[in-house]
Amino acid sequence: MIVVIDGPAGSGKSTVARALGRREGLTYLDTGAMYRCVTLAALERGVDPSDACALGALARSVTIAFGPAAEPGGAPTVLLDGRDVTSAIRTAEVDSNVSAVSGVPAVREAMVAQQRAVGAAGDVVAEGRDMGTVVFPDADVKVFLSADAAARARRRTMEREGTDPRTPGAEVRDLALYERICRDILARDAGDEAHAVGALRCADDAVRLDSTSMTADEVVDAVASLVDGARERAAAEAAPKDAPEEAPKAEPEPAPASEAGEGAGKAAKSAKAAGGDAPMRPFHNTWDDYYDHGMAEFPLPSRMVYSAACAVVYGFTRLYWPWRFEDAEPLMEELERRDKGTVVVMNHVSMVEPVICVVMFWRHGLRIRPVFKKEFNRSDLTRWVFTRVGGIPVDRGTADLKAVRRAKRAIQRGESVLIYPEGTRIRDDDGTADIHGGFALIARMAKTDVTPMAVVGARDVTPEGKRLPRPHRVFFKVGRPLRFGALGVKGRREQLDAMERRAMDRVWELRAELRREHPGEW
Ligand SMILES: Nc1ncnc2c1ncn2[C@@H]1O[C@H](COP(=O)(O)OP(=O)(O)OP(=O)(O)O)[C@@H](O)[C@H]1O
Ligand SMILES: Nc1ccn([C@H]2C[C@H](O)[C@@H](COP(=O)(O)O)O2)c(=O)n1
Repeated sequence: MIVVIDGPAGSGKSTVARALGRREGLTYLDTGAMYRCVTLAALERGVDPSDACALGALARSVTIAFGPAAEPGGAPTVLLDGRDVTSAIRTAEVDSNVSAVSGVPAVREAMVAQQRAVGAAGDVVAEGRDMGTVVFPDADVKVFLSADAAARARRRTMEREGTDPRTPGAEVRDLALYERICRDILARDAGDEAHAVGALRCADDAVRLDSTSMTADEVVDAVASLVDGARERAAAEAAPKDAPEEAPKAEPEPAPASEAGEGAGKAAKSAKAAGGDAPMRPFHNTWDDYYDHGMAEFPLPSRMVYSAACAVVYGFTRLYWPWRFEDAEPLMEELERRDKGTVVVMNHVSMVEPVICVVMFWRHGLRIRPVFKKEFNRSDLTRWVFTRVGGIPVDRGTADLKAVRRAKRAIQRGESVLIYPEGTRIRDDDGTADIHGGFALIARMAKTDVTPMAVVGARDVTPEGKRLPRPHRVFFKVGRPLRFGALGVKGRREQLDAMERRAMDRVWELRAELRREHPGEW
């Protein structure tokens, strides 16, 4: 696996590449440090920066190596001819000469050869300017990371001042330093873009990420999802073409529940025989057909009803239960980009929040399928509604493998699933609910992540003893998706347990944050 991250100075390449390397077990290659080493050697040995021939010879003669970081999570130690130059290559003097030195074609030729030698060993995350365009044009994942110059200068200034840019209200103290860094960054961008070879440029097939208003963790998460996607594509290509998706398991099959007589029963059997692949008919489908097919494959009349209903419900709920999702945009953007859905888990306080979740996803052109207890299917009316909104019934209290597999396939088609691990609506905080951990199994089987979400404000919409819901403000908060790879646990069972705990802890933390932000809302 070769992952490359290119981008201008200070956009966060090293920070993200280092964290990704740790998380995904990839060797981190800082190619900027290599050009800095050649620049330092030239300055120390008095080589004329305009003498391309001498610089080329110098680049071929030096030995550059990387050692372990001095502190956990820090930058690797950089060795120039065996000497530790980790700090010496980061001085202002090196900063102002490195762009010119790295523009010399003979210097680049020598460095590119060494970089490809590192890549040949595989499993590398390399960052620089020309990783995706020149050094590793066939990389599995290519990212072009940018941020506006003011944000980059602000981050670099705070780094020099020892301020954590994540601290609320943190600002640069030394404006003169900020302005100098800003000028240097802009000059370096211009120099790097003007190189005759290996210029700073976004590869045509790279994914562009603008980190101006993203935290470093969010960028790492976004790149990690691209890595997940690349791994899955590689696994799919390596698998024999006609291998079954998974070994068939003995599973008692209930008689097909027909909603339209015998014709529908036949359709159900044909769809089942093809593992849900046989197309749905415009009418006369079975309930199972809806559970087994992607929502995009639902018959046109159903899709039209769905869209019309979502539009009406959207308008109504915005007025009656003015709702707001906090921090939802990064998730929506990520889901719009990737081809796999996520497992959303949240606390359950009323029937209002699943409805709002469905319409919020719909507004983003996405689909989320609520997993609901099969007791709702006792009424044909609710059953009809639940099938049309993509609901997946689950037999609680049993290991309902059929529901797990349906949810897994939905996620693999790009739909998300909405699960309430508390199983039932929780009307007060005193009663402790048993957590149904099936969500972690679904996420693991679908090789996806779990997104924690919390809601407050909806608990009181239908007070105990009242039939009609009353208006109320409703607030949602969306957490970052949690990945199995980041749990730091090995072993299937251990991973499932850790994911259940981590996801639910996060749901409750998000709920506590919402309650703090909106006092009095439950
Ligand atoms: N998304 C982010 N939000 C806030 N600060 C960030 C973000 N990404 C990186 N930083 C901070 O910005 C500074 C510059 O990041 P980093 O050194 O990773 O950039 P770079 O692209 O590798 O720069 P260069 O090309 O100059 O080596 C660091 O202090 C880092 O902690
Ligand atoms: N692949 C690369 C990496 C770096 N450079 C140049 C451009 C920069 O000005 C300089 C230092 O890089 P940084 O440490 O800031 O990432 O090296 C390049 O031309 N090609």
